[in-house]
Amino acid sequence: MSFLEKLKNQILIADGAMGTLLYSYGTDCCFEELNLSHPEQIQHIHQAYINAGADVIQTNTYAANYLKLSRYGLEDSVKDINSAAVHHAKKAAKNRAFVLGTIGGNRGIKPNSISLEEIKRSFREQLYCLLLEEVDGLLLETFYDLEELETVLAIARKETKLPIIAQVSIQEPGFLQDRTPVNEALKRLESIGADVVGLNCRVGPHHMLLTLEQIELPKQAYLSAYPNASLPAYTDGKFHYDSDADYFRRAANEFRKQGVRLIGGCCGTTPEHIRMFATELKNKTPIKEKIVKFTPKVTVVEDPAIKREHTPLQEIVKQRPSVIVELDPPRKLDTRKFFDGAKALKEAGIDAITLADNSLAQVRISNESLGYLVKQELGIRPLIHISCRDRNIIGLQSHLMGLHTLGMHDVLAITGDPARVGDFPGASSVYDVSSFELIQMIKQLNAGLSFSGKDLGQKTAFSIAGAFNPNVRSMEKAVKRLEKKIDCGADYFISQPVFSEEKLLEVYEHTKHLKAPIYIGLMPLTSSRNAEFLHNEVPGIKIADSIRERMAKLNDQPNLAAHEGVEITKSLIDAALDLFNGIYLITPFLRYELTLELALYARQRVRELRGNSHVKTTIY
Ligand SMILES: Cc1cc2nc3c(=O)[nH]c(=O)nc-3n(C[C@H](O)[C@H](O)[C@H](O)COP(=O)(O)OP(=O)(O)OC[C@H]3O[C@@H](n4cnc5c(N)ncnc54)[C@H](O)[C@@H]3O)c2cc1C
Ligand code: MET
Ligand SMILES: [Zn+2]
Repeated sequence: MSFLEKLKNQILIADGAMGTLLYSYGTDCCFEELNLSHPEQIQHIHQAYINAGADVIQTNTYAANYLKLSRYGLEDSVKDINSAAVHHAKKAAKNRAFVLGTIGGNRGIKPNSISLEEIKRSFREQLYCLLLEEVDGLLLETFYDLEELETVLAIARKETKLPIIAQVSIQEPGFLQDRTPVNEALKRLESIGADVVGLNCRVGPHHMLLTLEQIELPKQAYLSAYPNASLPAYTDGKFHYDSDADYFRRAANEFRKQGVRLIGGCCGTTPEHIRMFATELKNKTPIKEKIVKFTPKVTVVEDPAIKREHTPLQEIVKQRPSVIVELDPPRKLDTRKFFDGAKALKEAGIDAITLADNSLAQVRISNESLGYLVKQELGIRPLIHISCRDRNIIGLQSHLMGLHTLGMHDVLAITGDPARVGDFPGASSVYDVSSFELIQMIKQLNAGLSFSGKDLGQKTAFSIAGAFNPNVRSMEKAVKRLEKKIDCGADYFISQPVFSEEKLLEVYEHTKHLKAPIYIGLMPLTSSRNAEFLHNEVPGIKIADSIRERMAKLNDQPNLAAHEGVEITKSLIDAALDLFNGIYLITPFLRYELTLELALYARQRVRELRGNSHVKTTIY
């Protein structure tokens, strides 16, 4: 009888994990390569699952595509590895078990991390290898991304009449990470032609059953479930699963009640777990009817208590001139000068103070703490820079949720200067994500969803700035990055300082088509040495020769040099206000008296220009 004929009237037992079992034996390399170098070990595992009662086993080919094998330099071995894997599974099965050719998903939590074109190429190659070896069916498993699974399933369905099992993985009971209800996802997979649809990996029996309660019995297809043993534990530098196989025995009947007909195990499961499923369910008749729990509606609400206090900066700057000032958290613990500066700048009428996130990878007091204090104590709008360097995805999201809770809604999303440039050159730069993905993450929080698609119950209200470095060889490339940041969700941009009128004009010409406004960066130079350091040593900063010459002339007179720096910036403000509404003043070395003078100057100039009537509104 064929695999699908059997499933018509009975529950079939599938095998359990391959990867985590190999890992538990001390193997920590490319598991699929073992098909070539350690065939006896793979056959032994297949054998153990069959002895435990598995009617169906899967080839050791979960990651045997060129995208994943390339991590080990094995991208040219796709055919050899897949052929060997089918050979081992068949040898162990000896026609006592069906052999499914396994193909795993590629996309993880990051949206569109691998293009569909690349995925299709890689999938086709592996698919043909498995079909050539005459497997009994295909197991498409561990797909977090429905778009990816729908795409490869359609290809497989076109290429073969063999049974296809299509399985998604969930982050949260009931939903995929793009918030598609699992019930709907499985219906879509069935309509593309999957013979069996279901779930595997990521969660254990508890969360898988919670999800299955929301899933209707498919009309044509059958239902499958391959739960993990438990959550992994980490001890003495190794992951392991503590789950007691008897827990699976007790859970087995619950799976049957939910209509599961093909039941196996995923990460952390062993032949013992499969033996328990087999003891309880082997050859049992499947249920034919079930009552489905209603899929809960997404309950995202906007909490009226956490509404934004301010109009978003991108809206302000589209309507009128606006000045924001970077005043960085101190590098030492004395904060008096910082607060004096913040107070003075507020009185000058600026729209926000921006606080860097350990810029140049130098340690400073946390910008979140000082941002909160200036907001609470001085009534200033803080704009918090967030770099991807110091926090992983978990830390970034928790930081953002904290900012939301504290009522700080203005952020600048940056990749961040690498640790190598700063105080601790040996420190790790995390970079789980780049500024593009950070912007996407924040946008998703604004929709009430976590980065992994979990319902947050509330929407955040972040206004998202992206960084713009115009001091690069190719302005076209820099502007392409801005366009990409807009596609990711950036609302406006803040630039590195610009030090010539020509550059201001160049930036204007290259960016005037963008729908997101720009705060153009201006920074007063404090001395010739400061100018030379910035020009020659700081990434992203270039100063016109004429300006460096002006500063060089006052090399021995610090007060006059600082005054000259302010005068240069004033003339740049004049030029900038003709082209941009947004001015971003950067305070050097906490010398706020310099940016204060410039902020007051900018306000004065706006008033004069308004008198001349070509400034759009009169608020500032
Ligand atoms: C307004 C502003 C505020 C900043 N605040 C901070 C801060 O608080 N903390 C901090 O650590 N850093 C800060 N930086 C520095 C910033 O992290 C780096 O300048 C970064 O290289 C550029 O911005 P990003 O992080 O968004 O990089 P992205 O645009 O994400 O670029 C990432 C990588 O690509 C490179 N790259 C960017 N543009 C180009 C191009 N045109 N051609 C080739 N390669 C390119 C970059 O060098 C970088 O390695 C700030 C920069 C700006 C403009
Ligand atoms: N079925 C594969 C294995 O057990 C993949 C598990 S999900 C990462 O190794
Ligand atoms: Zn798994």
